Amino acid sequence: MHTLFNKKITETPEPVKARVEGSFPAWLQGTLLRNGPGLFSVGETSYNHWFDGMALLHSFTFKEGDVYYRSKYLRSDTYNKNTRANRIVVSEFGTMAYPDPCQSIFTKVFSYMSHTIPDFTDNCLINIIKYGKDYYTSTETNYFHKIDPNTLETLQKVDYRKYIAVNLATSHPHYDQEGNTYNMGTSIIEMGKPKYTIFKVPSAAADSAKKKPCLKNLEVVCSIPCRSRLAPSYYHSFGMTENYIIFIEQPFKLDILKLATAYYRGVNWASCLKFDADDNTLIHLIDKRTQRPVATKFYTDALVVYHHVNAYEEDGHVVFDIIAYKDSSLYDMFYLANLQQSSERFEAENCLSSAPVCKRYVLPLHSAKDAEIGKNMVKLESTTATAVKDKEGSLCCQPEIHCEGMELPRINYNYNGKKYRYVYACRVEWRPFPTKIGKLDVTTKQMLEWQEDDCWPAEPVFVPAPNAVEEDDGVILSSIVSTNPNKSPFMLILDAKTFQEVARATINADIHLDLHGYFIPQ
Ligand SMILES: CC1=C(/C=C/C(C)=C/C=C/C(C)=C/C=O)C(C)(C)CCC1
Ligand SMILES: [Fe+2]
Repeated sequence: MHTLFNKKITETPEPVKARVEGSFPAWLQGTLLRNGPGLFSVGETSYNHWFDGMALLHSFTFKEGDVYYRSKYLRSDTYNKNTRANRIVVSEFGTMAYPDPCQSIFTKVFSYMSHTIPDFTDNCLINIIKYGKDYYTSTETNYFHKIDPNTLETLQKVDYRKYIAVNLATSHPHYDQEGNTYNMGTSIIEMGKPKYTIFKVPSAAADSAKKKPCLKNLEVVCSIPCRSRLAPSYYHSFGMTENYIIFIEQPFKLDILKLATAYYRGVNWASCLKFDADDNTLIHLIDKRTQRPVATKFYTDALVVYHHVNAYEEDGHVVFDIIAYKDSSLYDMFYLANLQQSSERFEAENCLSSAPVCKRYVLPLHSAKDAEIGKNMVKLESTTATAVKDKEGSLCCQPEIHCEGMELPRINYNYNGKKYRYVYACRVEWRPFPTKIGKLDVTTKQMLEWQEDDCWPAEPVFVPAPNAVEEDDGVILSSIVSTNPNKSPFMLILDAKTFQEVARATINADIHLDLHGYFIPQ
C-alpha cells in the first residue's frame, strides 16, 4: 500500500492520449493542472515525509472528446541542486539536509546562525496559483515558480519578498469575479513582532505593454499582529466572502526560536510546529471595505484546520465551513514511515490520526455591546451553530457539525463567497487514505459517493457546465490510481448532479496521489 505514496515516478513530458470509455460533454474543453510530491529519494538519500517529495506537475487536457496526459518535475533550484549532487541537499518540511557533509558543526553554526530566518526550499509541490494571466506552482515558503501551463516547463523562480515582506504564504489563495487574487502570508520579522498580512494581486498587468507581472501592483489589504510574539500560528488556507476575509489564528504554532536553531540542532522544520491544546482559537474577521478587523472578538476551542471549504454572508452573519481536527496528528501521519505502518494496521485500528470533521461556524455581525452575557447572538434559523457573549464581551463560537471523514474539499467556485449547497471531497474513513469521493449537501447533510475496488481518488475538481442553472450543473474530475497492478490510472469524469460516471480515460503512464489542482477552461 505504501507504494501509493512513495513510488518512484518517471515523468511523461510528451502528451499521451488516453483510452476513453463512455463520453464526456462536448463543452468540457480545457486543461486540469495538478501538483503534488513525486520523487522521494535522490541517490542514496530519501525524504522522511510525504510533503517533502519533489514537485511533479500533471496536466490532463480535454479536447474534442479525447484526453491527453503529461507530467514533468518542477525544475526548482531544489530539484537542480539535488540532482547535481545526487543526494538531498535542500531541507524540506520533514527532512533536514546539509549542503556540505564535510562541514564541521562549528561552521554550520556560524553560517546558519548569521540568519535568523533560514533560506527555505523552493520545492513548490502543493498547488497551482493564478496571478493575473500567469500560472505558478506553490508551497508555503516565500518562493513560487512561474510555469508554462501547456508544456509544464518551469519558467522562473519568484520570491514573494520582492513584492511584500512575507516569509511564508499560503497555497490556497482566493479569486474574485474580476480575476483579482487574494492571499495571505506571515512576516517573521527579525526581533520584531510577527504579523499576518492579507494581500491582493490585481488581475491587470502592471504596465500597458503587459510585460511586467501584476505582482508589481500587489496591495496590502490588512496586517494583523500575531497574538504571541515568538510563535505565529501556522495556517494552510483562509476564507473569503464578498466583503470579509476569515482568518483562523489556531493554537498550532510555528516556534521562531526553534526555527532559527533547527539547522544546528539537526532537526527538521516540522519539529518547530507545536499544537497547544490549552490555548483557544481566535477567529479574525477582516472587513475588505475598511481593511480592518471588525470590532467583535470571536473565538472557539483549540482546533487544527488546514482547509476552508466556503464562506458567505447571510442576514447579518458570516457563515463559514471548514475541515477541522482536534489536534495536529495529521502532519505526523504523513511521515512515510507512519504511512507504511498505518497501511499495515489501518484495518485493525482505523484511527491513527484524529478525524477530519466538516464544521460550520456562524459569526453574527450585529453589535454585541448591549446584549446580555450568556446570550447566543446567532439569529439564523437554518443552523445550530452558536456564538455566545462572554463576560469580556467576546463571542464564544460553537459549530454545527456537517459530517466526518472528508478532506481535500472543493466547491463550484462560482459559488465561492456565496450561499451554497454542495461540497465535493475525498472520503478518508481509513485515514489518511482517500477511498471514495463524496458530494455533501450541507443543507440536508446527505452524501452521494463514488468508489471502486483498489482505487484511490485525488481531490475532486468541479467544472461548471456553460449556462449552468443549478449549482451542481457540471462535472467532477478526479484522477484515480489503483493498487491493483493490472489496473492503469485513469481520469474519472462524474456527472456532478447524480455522481454517476459519464466517462473514464485510462492513461498508460506512471501517476500517483497528488495534492491540489486548477482547471483552465479553453
Ligand atoms: C518548508 C517549510 C514549511 C513547509 C510546509 C509544507 C510543505 C506544508 C505542506 C502542507 C500540506 C501539503 C498540507 C495539506 O493539507 C513550513 C512549515 C511552512 C515552514 C518552514 C519551512
Ligand atoms: Fe491544501
